[in-house]
Amino acid sequence: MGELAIQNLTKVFHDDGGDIVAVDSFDAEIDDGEFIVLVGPSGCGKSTTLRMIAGLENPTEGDIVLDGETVTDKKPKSRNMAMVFQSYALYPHMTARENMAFGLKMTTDLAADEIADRVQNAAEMMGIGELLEKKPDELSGGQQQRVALGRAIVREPEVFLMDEPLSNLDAKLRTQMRTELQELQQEFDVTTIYVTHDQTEAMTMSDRIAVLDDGQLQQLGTPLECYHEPANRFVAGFIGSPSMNFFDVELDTSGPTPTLVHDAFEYELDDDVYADVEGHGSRFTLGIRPEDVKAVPEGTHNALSPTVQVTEPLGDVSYVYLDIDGEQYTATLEGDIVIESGRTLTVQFPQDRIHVFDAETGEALRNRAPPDSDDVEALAGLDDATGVEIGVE
Ligand SMILES: Nc1ncnc2c1ncn2[C@@H]1O[C@H](COP(=O)(O)OP(=O)(O)OP(=O)(O)O)[C@@H](O)[C@H]1O
Repeated sequence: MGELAIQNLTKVFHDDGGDIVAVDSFDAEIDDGEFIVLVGPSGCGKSTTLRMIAGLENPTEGDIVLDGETVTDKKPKSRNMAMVFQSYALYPHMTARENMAFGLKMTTDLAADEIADRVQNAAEMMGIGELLEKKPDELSGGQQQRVALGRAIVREPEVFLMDEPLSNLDAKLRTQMRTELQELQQEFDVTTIYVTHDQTEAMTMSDRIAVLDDGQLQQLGTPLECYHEPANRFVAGFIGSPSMNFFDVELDTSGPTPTLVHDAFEYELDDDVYADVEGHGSRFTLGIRPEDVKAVPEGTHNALSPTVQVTEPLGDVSYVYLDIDGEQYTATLEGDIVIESGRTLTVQFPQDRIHVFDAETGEALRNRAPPDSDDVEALAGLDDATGVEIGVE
C-alpha cells in the first residue's frame, strides 16, 4: 500500500500582479515504496506540489489518488501521509517525547501505551532514546531533525512527504543523515516524496527524479536516465555537475559532410547523428558534458583548440576551464593535470557522447549512448583522457 497517482495537479495563485501558475498539470504514477525526489530551481513549484499532496494547499485542478482512493478533498490528518519540514516545526514547549506523541494523540484513538511504545521504538531507531525528555531548544539541529522524523515515523503513514528536511544541517551531518534516511526508507519501504535543492541528494537517494521548471514537469526518470537521456536542454543543464556545455550551432549541409557551425569552430557529423537531427530545421544546441570532453593531440580531425583560463586539480580529476569565443566552458579530465593559463588545449567532442537539442523547443533530438554493463568499451573509453599526449601548445 502506498501507490500514489497524481493527476493533472494544478495550482494557480491569484495576487495583485495577476495569476501565478505555480504548478501546471503535473501527472505522475508513483509505485508503492518508491523514493521520488522533486528538484528544480527556486520557485519552480516543488513545495506547492508537495503541499497539495499533503492537503496543506487546495489544488485549482486535478486529483491525488492514494491506493485507488481519491483523497483530494480529505483533510491532511485523514490522508495517511506524514510531512517533515525543513524547519522541523517542533512545538517549543513540549519535550521530544511529547512532540513525537502529539500527532498520534490528536489524530488517532490509539491507547496511551500503544502510543508510548511507538514513540520509544521510533526514538531508538533514530538514536534519540536518551533525549526524549529534552525540549527542542536543548537539542542540536540534527537531533531536532531526528525528532521531526521520529514524529513522522510513529504515524506509520503510507507516504512520507519531506520538504528539504536536511537543508538546515551542516554538510557533514547532512551526508550522514542522507544515508540514515535512505536506510530508514528502505527498512519501512514507505513511498516517499522528497523536495531538495541538492543535486547529490537527488542523484543518490531517489529511485526516480522529477525535474520541474516553471511549474511544469520536465522529466520523471531514474537519476541515470535524467543524466544520460535528458528529455530536453533544461534537464540536461540542471542534472549533472559541473553542468553540461552548450553551444548554439547552425547546420550546414552545403558541403560533402553535414556540419554544425559555431562562431568559433565547425563540427562534422557522423551519419547516425545527422539522421537524428535531419528534418528539424537548421538551428540546434550542441551539448557535451565536461567529463565527455576529450583532450587529444594537436591537429586531430574535428577537434578545437580553445585557450585554458584556469585548471583546478581535484586529485582524481581536474576541471579545466576553457575560453571558447569569449564564453567559459568546462572539461573534466582524469588525473592531476595542471595547464598554465593562456595556453591552448586541443579537445574533441566524441561523436557518441554529444547531445543535440532543437534550438526552438529545447527538445533532445540526440542523446549520448548511455554506458551499460555490455558497453565495456565505451566505459573503458572514459579513461581515454588519461595518459594521452594532450595537445598543449
Ligand atoms: N501562497 C502563495 N501566494 C502566491 N504565490 C505563491 C504562494 N506560494 C507560492 N507562490 C508562488 O508559486 C511559485 C512556486 O512556489 P514554490 O514555493 O512551490 O516553489 P519552490 O520550487 O518550492 O521554490 P523554493 O525552492 O524556492 O522553495 C512561485 O512563483 C511562488 O512565488
